[in-house]
Amino acid sequence: MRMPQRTGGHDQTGENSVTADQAPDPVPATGATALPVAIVTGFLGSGKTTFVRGLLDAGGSGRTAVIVNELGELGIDGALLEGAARSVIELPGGCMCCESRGDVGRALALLAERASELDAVVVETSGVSDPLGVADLLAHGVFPADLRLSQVVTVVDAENFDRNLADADAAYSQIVSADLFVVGKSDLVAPDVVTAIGERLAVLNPHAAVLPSDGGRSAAGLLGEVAGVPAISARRQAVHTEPGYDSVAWETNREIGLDRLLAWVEALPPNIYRVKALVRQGRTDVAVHRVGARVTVLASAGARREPGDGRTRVVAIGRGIAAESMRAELDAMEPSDEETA
Ligand SMILES: Nc1nc2c(ncn2[C@@H]2O[C@H](COP(=O)(O)OP(=O)(O)OP(=O)(O)O)[C@@H](O)[C@H]2O)c(=O)[nH]1
Repeated sequence: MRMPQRTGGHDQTGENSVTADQAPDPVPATGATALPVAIVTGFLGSGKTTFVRGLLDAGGSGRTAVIVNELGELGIDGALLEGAARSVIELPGGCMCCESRGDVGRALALLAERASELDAVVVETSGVSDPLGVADLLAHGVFPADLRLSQVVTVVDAENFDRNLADADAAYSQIVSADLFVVGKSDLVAPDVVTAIGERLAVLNPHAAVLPSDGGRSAAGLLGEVAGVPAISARRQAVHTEPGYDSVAWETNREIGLDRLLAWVEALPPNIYRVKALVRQGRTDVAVHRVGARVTVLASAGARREPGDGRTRVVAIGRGIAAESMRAELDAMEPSDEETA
């Protein structure tokens, strides 16, 4: 089945960018009753959703709501967080620091009305968002009595740290905006690489502490606390200067072969930096990820369903995507009527 391609990628007009003059004032630490909002950011595929899932599982109160923003037109991360949060609001189809900024404002307003049911809100940005855009909503007092920015947690990808910084301004913005760092995928690199990343982070943003890789336990304890030195409020510079990322979203209600999809994902050219898919296999979903050259397959934590229920969703993100041929290749994986009969 065909889905429209999301075009345009990141905002390049500068219309929504924050410049020195427009940058927010230091984030006010409003009353203790205000609902803390933590922003979790990090480049495409760095491990944000994995970290948020760990943080929710470690927090255990069931009183955290999550807003999750994805560049792709079809939401996938919400399904991966299923069951762990009090509620999950998905904002697919655009970046929350530009195209989807109004949506995140509305989602935050909705949660502010339910503040008595919640201890904290986690906002997971898309991989190419500048977290300043979201912090700006809070810092400019849109919901001053109800919500306050607590922490900006930036997940950096240990395996792709240099590549991401070299390739994308967003990766740099996310680092200099952090109050806390999590070094994701440290298990995939040598210990001296993790040490070197820590040293680079300390130079790029000396305000922020590096959290231990303990599956979100340390971060869960910090969710409600307002960062001592909000690095985000110290930053004064323009954002959105990089070329856009495009995404293609495709879905089907037919069961496609996992091996065939995996072979396709592995053969994609390097300009397709990120792929995520939820692939229906019988009564369960299998999550397929590609970040750079690495492909992983995980059983989804989502609910089991009736056979035939649920759709397979595939999102690919990159630069200069050949959308039509990509869709044709995915269409060709759908079994025919005779095969499904
Ligand atoms: N080995 C290892 N894999 C990880 C770790 N964190 C994340 N991953 C894997 O990295 C891939 C991407 O993880 P996600 O948590 O979906 O990344 P994300 O930042 O939410 O991705 P986007 O929302 O697309 O930007 C998945 O295959 C994860 O299993 C980690 O600490 N170690």
